[in-house]
Order: sequence, then structure tokens, then C-alpha cells
Amino acid sequence: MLRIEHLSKSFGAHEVLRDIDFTVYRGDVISVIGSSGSGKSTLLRCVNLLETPSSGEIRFHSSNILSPGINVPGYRAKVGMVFQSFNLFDNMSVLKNCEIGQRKVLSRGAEEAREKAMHYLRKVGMAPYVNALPRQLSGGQKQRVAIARALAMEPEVLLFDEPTSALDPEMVGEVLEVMRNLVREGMTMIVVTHEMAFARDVSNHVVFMADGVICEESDPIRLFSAPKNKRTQEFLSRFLQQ
Ligand SMILES: Nc1ncnc2c1ncn2[C@@H]1O[C@H](COP(=O)(O)OP(=O)(O)OP(=O)(O)O)[C@@H](O)[C@H]1O
Repeated sequence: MLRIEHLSKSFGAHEVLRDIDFTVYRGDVISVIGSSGSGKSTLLRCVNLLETPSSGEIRFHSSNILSPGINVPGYRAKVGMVFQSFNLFDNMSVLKNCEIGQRKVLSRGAEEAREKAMHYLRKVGMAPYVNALPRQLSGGQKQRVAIARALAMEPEVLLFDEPTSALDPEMVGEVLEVMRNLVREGMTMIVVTHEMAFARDVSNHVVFMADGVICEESDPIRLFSAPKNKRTQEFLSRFLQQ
């Protein structure tokens, strides 16, 4: 459903992504791992069009979404994103946060938007907090609201950019549990993560990046038990020592 072809991205003279190619099939759960600064977040931001690639193509159901005239909000509704820092609207209640995108981008009526918002807030266990403001919530609760907000758009693919990195350790589990439930339901996901256990146990495909290129990719069993690339081996052995 999503194909990235020869994607490169530079910030000035700094080439951050180089000739990235990969394909996402329906139901895939792809973890993107690699050291800090290897380009993982930039890759996800390019897929979501928060950054404009310097070259290459992104095909979603065979249309090139980098062509002029593409409906960017419409595309982002189908390819949703969950950020490390939640990106909730601070002045809006939990419910409003989950309704606003549906109203503005999908032109859903008030009642339908409310129903969908409630449905997905229940799914992530946040229905009791509909009237709360984000500042009244813990980090784990904020992230669960952010996931409900993305789900309320009923996307075909969800992109997660280090969804647990900003959380206190005791809150990581509740967010990973919500993500595991989505995987069980067949959600297609790309997850940039430092959670190696999630990458190994939950995804069906793992992409290892270093210095803006994909060094190695495979199913998690092979990648974690017998990495072929020297940089993958070094990266994983550092993690195993921790
Ligand atoms: N807007 C920007 N302007 C200039 N350089 C940027 C910008 N965004 C990212 N970079 C640079 O691109 C490189 C890759 O950053 P990116 O955040 O994609 O890496 P990452 O693998 O996600 O790292 P981390 O795991 O620490 O989040 C870094 O050197 C970073 O400084």
C-alpha cells in the first residue's frame, strides 16, 4: 500500500537520508531501529510530508504523493502519525482533541465525530477523561489520547515516532500495550523505536538504519539472532550489554 523509492533528504549540505527504499504491505508492523541521528524520525516525517524529500518518490496505493496538487490533510488522515511529544492541543479537552481533525479534515458531523472519538477513547482506556485538559494528564495518558485522536481518523497506516521516549519508565508499558492491541487487530504500522523488545516481539519486519541508509532489514527473528551487517551487530550488541 505504501512504497518508498530512492528517497533522499538533505538539510543544506547535510545529507540525512540516502536512497531509501522500502515497501509497506497491509497488516505490516515495521520497526525502524538505529542509533541516535541515523535519520529514523526524518524518514517518518518525510512519509507524513512534514518534511519534503529532496528526491525520490512516495507511492500510496500507486499515486505519487509528492506530485503537485496532492491533498496533504487528506493523505495525513489516511497515514496518521503519533509523535514522541504527543502534540495535543493544550487548550482543548481530550474529547475536542479527538474530534477536531475529523470535523475539519473529514467534514464529519458533530454527532459522528463525537461517537468516533468516544469509541477510540474507550479503546485506549481514556473515556473517563473526556473533559480533562492535556495538562491534567500523565504522559502515558496523553500518549493514549494522541493514539485515539489518530485512530479516530480511521487511517490505513499509523506512523509512530518514538512514542514512548518522552515517558517516565512506569508509563511505557501502558502505551506499548495499546500498540500491541492495535497490532492484534491488524493495524498497519511503522514504528520508530528504541524499544528493542517491541521491535523483536511485535513487529513482522525490522529496518536497521545507520547514517541515513538502510543497512539491513529482515524479519525480527533473523535480524536479532543473526544480523549480517557489521553495524547492525555492533548496535544490537550495545543494546544487549545494557
Ligand atoms: N530540521 C532539521 N534541520 C537540520 N538538521 C536536521 C533537521 N532534522 C533533523 N536533522 C538532522 O538529521 C539527522 C537525523 O536526525 P533524525 O532525528 O532523523 O535522527 P533519528 O535517527 O530519529 O535520531 P533519534 O533517535 O535521536 O531521534 C541529525 O543529524 C539531525 O541533527
